[in-house]
Amino acid sequence: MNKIGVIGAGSMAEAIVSGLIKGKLMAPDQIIISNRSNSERLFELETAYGVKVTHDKKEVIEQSSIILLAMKPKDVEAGINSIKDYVTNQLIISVLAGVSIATISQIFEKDLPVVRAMPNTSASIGKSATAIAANNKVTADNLQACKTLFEAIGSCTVVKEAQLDAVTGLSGSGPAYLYYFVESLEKAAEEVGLEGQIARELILQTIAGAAEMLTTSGKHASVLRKEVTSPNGTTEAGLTMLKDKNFEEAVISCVKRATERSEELKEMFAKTVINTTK
Ligand SMILES: NC(=O)C1=CN([C@@H]2O[C@H](COP(=O)(O)OP(=O)(O)OC[C@H]3O[C@@H](n4cnc5c(N)ncnc54)[C@H](O)[C@@H]3O)[C@@H](O)[C@H]2O)C=CC1
Ligand SMILES: O=C(O)[C@@H]1CCC=N1
Repeated sequence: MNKIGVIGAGSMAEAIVSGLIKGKLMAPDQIIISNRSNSERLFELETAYGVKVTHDKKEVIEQSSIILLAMKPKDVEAGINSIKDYVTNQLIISVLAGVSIATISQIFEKDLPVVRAMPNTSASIGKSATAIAANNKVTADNLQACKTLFEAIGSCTVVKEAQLDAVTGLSGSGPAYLYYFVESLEKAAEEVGLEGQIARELILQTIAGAAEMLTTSGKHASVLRKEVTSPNGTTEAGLTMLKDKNFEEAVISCVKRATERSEELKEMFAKTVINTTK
């Protein structure tokens, strides 16, 4: 029976585990979770999902055919070092932002099959936009299994590893951009005289409706935008302000800078690992 061993028991691990169980992709007893030291957190996950939990890393690895790395990037070395002696040829899946497959393999000191994934926080409600990339040790069957696994928490696209920084800058960080946009709309609503709850309802339904139009109408965003925009009307007046304030340029700079930051972090982790494994 395929079992998944999860190293790291934070919010991303919980989102994936709950998706796997809710989507009936795995039974709770096929999932075994470990973290650094927080027993209370492990007990919480055991109680909520019926999964196995343990501090014994050897037990996690020996029971698992897939190992999910879900600690923070800064903890990657300590995390991998605590399991590497027990790893034989299991499939490694990492959700760590900005940690390359090469860096992961270097810490393991083994050429293992590694899949890097970039989900986003909407994984917790089964709506993540995830992209995955694999090294050449990953079989087509294993890649498909990973795709299915991430489809339990939303959508999943296979990309080249070199594209994962861009994915991180676009959809990994993306929910935060949209939340920031909503915060701005809330401030704007207040300034035009719409109080809290009323504004919130209008904003959320507008976003949900627009998202559904984008996914179901088959029309490009620019076409949908033009359908809202009457000549000399209110939308045109509003959009003119966004153009005047360089909205498009700000958004492009935002995604580019986040992508660049992902590249920087990747370099930084790679250098740290080279220095400590020398
Ligand atoms: N938050 C986000 O939007 C996204 C996060 N990610 C990635 O997901 C990963 C996890 O993020 P969160 O769940 O938000 O973090 P978190 O801080 O909630 O959880 C991290 C977990 O790792 C455990 N841990 C730390 N050191 C460990 C060690 N040496 N051995 C075993 N476990 C250890 C901690 O005990 C904790 O349970 C990060 O690497 C992040 O880059 C990926 C995509 C999006
Ligand atoms: O901000 C970050 O670095 C992580 C990666 C994608 C979302 N959160």
